[in-house]
Amino acid sequence: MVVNCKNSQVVTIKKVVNGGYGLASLPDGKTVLVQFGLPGETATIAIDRQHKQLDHARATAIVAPHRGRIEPPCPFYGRCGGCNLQHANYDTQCRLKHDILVDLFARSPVPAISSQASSIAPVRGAAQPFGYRQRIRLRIDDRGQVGFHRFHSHQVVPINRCLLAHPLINESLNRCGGAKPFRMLAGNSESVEFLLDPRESSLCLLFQLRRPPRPADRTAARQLGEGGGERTRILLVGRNFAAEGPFGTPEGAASRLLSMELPGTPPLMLAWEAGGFSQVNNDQNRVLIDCVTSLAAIDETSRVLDLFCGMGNFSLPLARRAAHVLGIESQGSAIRSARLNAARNNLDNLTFRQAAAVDGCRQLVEEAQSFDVIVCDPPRQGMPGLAALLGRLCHDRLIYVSCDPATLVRDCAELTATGFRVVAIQPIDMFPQTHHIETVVLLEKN
Ligand SMILES: C[S@@+](CC[C@H](N)C(=O)[O-])C[C@H]1O[C@@H](n2cnc3c(N)ncnc32)[C@H](O)[C@@H]1O
Repeated sequence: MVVNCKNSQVVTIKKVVNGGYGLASLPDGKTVLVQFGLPGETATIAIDRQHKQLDHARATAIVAPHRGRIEPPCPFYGRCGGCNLQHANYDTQCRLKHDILVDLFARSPVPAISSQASSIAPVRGAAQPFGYRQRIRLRIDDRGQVGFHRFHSHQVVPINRCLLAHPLINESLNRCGGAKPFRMLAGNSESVEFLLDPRESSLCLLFQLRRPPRPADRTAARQLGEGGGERTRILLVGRNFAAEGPFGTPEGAASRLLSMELPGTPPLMLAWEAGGFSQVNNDQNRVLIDCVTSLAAIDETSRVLDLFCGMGNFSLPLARRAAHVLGIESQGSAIRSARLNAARNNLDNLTFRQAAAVDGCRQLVEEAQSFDVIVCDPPRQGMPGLAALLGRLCHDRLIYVSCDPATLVRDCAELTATGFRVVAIQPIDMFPQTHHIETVVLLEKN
């Protein structure tokens, strides 16, 4: 249904699609993606951007609300582009993510994929839908204002706390944010990342400077670190100079490493370099690791390949049960951390190679290597062009960990064309209050 008023239109939201938008039709049949719309709602919308194929709009008033609609708890919600599902209660968010995934699989033109839509497991929700992020990256504008970008814009919406961030990050933002040395560094920076060290409960502030640091920057960094409480480290990084710091660190914390502990006997200690990749949600990361290790179903004879392995988040827990794990990763700092983690945890059945995934897999094919289990955890772009190589390298199970359902569906279709079949699909909510969907898919060789 669509009602045209003078400057606004009333539409009915058919469903929520990837990206968290409500999908509706305008009177001329054109599709409109409505921010903050929920399925079945009748909403007044304001069109923000018009394109050839579809328009983007905001819901400005809800005539008939969805029963899962709530008042968003964050005072910045709607202006700040940090999250986009706070207008739905958490149960509804998990259902929406499940429905989006089902819809994407069902619309695949490949029958082996579309037929799996009905078997997608319910989303494993988070016990803590707020306060879960162990790192946040805040943008800084020319006026030194610190916050997140507005949706589809580079305009900074200043914030003084983020409900998604761990309480220790908000405490630090509160304590340091107004301080003179922070404002001085912010004035020369594009962004500042607040990184929680989960094991030490300490904070690392990583300023991305616009130009190489000057003596005054170093002084400010030192003052900020020393004034930020006993456990605050400051790092200065940028495109055309070597990283400097940590500044202001107390004895014993003068390292660029952050670390976490994973359950086990004895527990695993995993470290990574500030600025390198780490999962943002520490609690749900444990759920993710459990899911991957149980789907891998490995034993002491298994040979495992962990592609896009980062600092060994999956490689080490898998190595505890396998004969051997090979990790491949393109980032040098992650490979350094992965090797350090293997050594610190006394695991000698792990090796790591620094390579782009395609090059690394080509080399393994040339070496005539094969693996019982392959775990792939690529970035959002997925892994186009890898399926044929994986088909040659894997002779039993492949576990695909995806943070983008659209590229996941595309890649699963490629994998089914090279001899795999989809066996299980398990979404895990790593990013409550946002549209992001993490999914673990088990594929087996035919
Ligand atoms: C989503 S992260 C996963 C990391 C790790 N599995 C974890 O759970 O912490 C993706 C990783 O892939 C790496 N990466 C990105 N592009 C790559 C490529 N073309 N080849 C190999 N690794 C790549 C990134 O550096 C990053 O560490």
